[in-house]
Amino acid sequence: MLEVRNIEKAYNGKTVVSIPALSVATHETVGVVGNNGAGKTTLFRMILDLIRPSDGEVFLKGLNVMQSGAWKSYTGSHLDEGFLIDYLTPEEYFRFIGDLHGLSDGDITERLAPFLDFFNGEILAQRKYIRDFSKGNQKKIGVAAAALFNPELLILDEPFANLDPSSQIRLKNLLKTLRDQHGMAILISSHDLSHVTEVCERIIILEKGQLIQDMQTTENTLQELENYFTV
Ligand SMILES: Nc1ncnc2c1ncn2[C@@H]1O[C@H](COP(=O)(O)OP(=O)(O)OP(=O)(O)O)[C@@H](O)[C@H]1O
Repeated sequence: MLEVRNIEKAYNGKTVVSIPALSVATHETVGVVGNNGAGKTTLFRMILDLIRPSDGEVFLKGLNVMQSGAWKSYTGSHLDEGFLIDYLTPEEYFRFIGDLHGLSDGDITERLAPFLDFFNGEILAQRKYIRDFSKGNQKKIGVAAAALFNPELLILDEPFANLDPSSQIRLKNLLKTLRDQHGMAILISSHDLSHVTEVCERIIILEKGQLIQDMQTTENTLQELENYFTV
């Protein structure tokens, strides 16, 4: 599904990401963890062709993301609120995303149904523009929009951040459903070691832009990560 080859990103002569190789298989769920500034967002931005690598390439289904836009039809993503369209209501935004992917109004309603608990009655029918929602609720809108068209690959940057505990648990269960029922490949970064190990079958640790560890999740992984990050 995803292949990163010899990717490097440098700012002002300082390398912030340097990953010789990274692959994510179809249906695979991968969590990326690492301290502040480790390079998680920069990696995701290069995968989504939002910034150009200083060196190396990213391939989605064998096509270079810089040369082909084919990946956009099967990749859903939400990195930050910059992905949203501020002057739309959530309904208008979901309609916009739905139109891009050929979804009818009925499809959209159906696809949003599993998200209603997560929305907690605060997203739909609010007669409010996205810009007027709280950060947490903007995140909910972005995550739902990214998953709306059942993409084969879902990329989320810190999806649990800014969410209250109930919403975090609901999101964790939603992601598990997307993984188990739709076989979605998921790539998420998170500072929440517990949530990310529950959702992802594989965990990658980034440190100062380097891929330090790449492990299959087992019952011991959470403890191993906690040990790793205990300084
Ligand atoms: N546009 C930029 N110009 C200069 N440096 C940048 C730029 N974008 C990112 N960086 C630097 O690259 C490094 C990696 O940042 P990045 O945001 O990818 O880390 P992160 O792992 O997502 O961190 P966090 O957990 O804090 O969100 C940091 O040192 C950051 O300051």
